[in-house]
Amino acid sequence: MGSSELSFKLADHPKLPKDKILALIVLDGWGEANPDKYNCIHVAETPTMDSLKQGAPEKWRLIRAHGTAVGLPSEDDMGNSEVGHNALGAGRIYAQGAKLVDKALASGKIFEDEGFNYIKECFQTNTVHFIGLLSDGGVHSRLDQLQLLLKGTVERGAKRIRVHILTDGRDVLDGSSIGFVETLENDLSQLREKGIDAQVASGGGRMYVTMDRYENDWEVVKRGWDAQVLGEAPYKFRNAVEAVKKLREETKANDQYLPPFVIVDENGKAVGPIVDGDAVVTFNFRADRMTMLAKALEYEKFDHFDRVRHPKIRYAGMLQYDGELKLPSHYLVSPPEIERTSGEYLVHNGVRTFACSETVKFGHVTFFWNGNRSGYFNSELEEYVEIPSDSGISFNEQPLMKALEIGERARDAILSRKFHQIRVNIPNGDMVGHTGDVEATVVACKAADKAVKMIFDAIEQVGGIYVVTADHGNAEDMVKRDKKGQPQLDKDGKVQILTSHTLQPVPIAIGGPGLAPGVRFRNDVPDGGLANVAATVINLHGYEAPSDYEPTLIEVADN
Ligand SMILES: O=C(O)[C@H](O)COP(=O)(O)O
Ligand SMILES: [Mn+2]
Ligand SMILES: [Mn+2]
Repeated sequence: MGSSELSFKLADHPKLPKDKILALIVLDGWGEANPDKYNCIHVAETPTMDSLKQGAPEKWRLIRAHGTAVGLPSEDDMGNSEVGHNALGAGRIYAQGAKLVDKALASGKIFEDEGFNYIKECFQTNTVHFIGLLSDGGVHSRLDQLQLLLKGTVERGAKRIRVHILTDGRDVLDGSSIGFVETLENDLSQLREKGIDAQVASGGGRMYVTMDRYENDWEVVKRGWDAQVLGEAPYKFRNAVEAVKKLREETKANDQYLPPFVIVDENGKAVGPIVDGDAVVTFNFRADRMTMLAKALEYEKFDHFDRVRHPKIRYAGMLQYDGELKLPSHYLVSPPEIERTSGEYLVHNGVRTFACSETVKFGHVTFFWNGNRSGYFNSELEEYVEIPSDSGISFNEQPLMKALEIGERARDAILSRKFHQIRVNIPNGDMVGHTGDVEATVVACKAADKAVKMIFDAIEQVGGIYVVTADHGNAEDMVKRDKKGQPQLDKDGKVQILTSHTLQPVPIAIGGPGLAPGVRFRNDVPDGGLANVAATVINLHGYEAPSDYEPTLIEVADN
């Protein structure tokens, strides 16, 4: 046995057997909330998930999935897939991107490190471009961080600044983009008063422009590239507030799907294409939806679309988005160093794993799960299956998504008896929840429940175990609420639909014929969160969890 096997060797669990087949199901965006008509999980027919509640408190309970429980700056931060799957897979709570950037900005260290010094070289002679999601959602980026970054950049000599905005409406209310753009425009005009040539240069809605993920649809990135780099877009405006207002009115698109636009000068010329010698910062801290653009900006060899021009720039990410690919090679803040994840322990102990989701969530159960690491730990013991997602649609048009296909692949993997752990992410509650379409989200929840049933049936056949949980809330509450919990109305008296995640806890349930007698949830981990799941699962595979993992949620009662 090599030294790495030795250090990863887990002690046998004193009471739980090995070699059981365990299905680990993550329902994306499936929180627990009061039943009412905006709780799509409650409204939907979800007999399988409903029946699990009867097992409370020994086989069903709630766990925390937001704020400090997943390494975010405050309890006002809703959970998200990145931090949720990181915590689920790593079994410990790491300070996440949002928090690391806050710290680096507060101490000023961000301006002293390698990444900033690298881009600073261009400040005297060239333009500094900032590209990213403009909102205070705190999932991919935060406006206040951009503001501090702009301030620090100007203080350190930048003369010409261009901001390429991506409007949100997904982690924040739809329609809120106008306010964020106004704030930014105001900041930029103050810079102009100080003699800095600072302007918004281009924009577009995040889901239609730039922020695709896991290579689902390169057209999305191309639309952004054309506007940001080439200065070409179907819509041209003199300022960004007007752009967002007019495009919302005229095209009826919501903030998430605004078409690409460029800002032009009095001669109709784009004010901020990216050219040789410029600096570029992508100010999102979260990786999944920046990686594709990072590749387009950084890679010499690139064939996903015709870039027309590949400018020689100094490019830095807010964080390094992929540690394996070292992408991008320059970055302003070091990402969390998540190591010794449960997946890595399990392969070193011979546990065979099958992981599956559809494209839009595939990286969640693999890359995020494994601590933002691409690829296999051990390709002989692991198999990862990606089911292609539909592209070019908003998922309220296809609320079933690939739930049943994921269920089928998981079922087949279970029945093959080739794997000990079958891990899936079922995306419907989250992806359809983000569209704000309540009816479609109800259909989505029903489909997710069916997929769970399909997996349970297979577990039943092989005498296995299941663990069902979620990464954060979304579909269980589709309306913005006032402090009393009542739906909030907009100025026209309409309820304000919530497209974002929530602050709600998520359920976790254990069961199946293979669950050893006496296994039940402990009652001495009342604040348990997503990070407690890894130790729980390791126990159910028949091992003691590493001692620095968050405590297991289960105990084995003597019968
Ligand atoms: O990227 C997204 O789709 C949303 O901002 C967050 O959703 P996720 O955290 O569930 O991916
Ligand atoms: Mn999620
Ligand atoms: Mn989501």
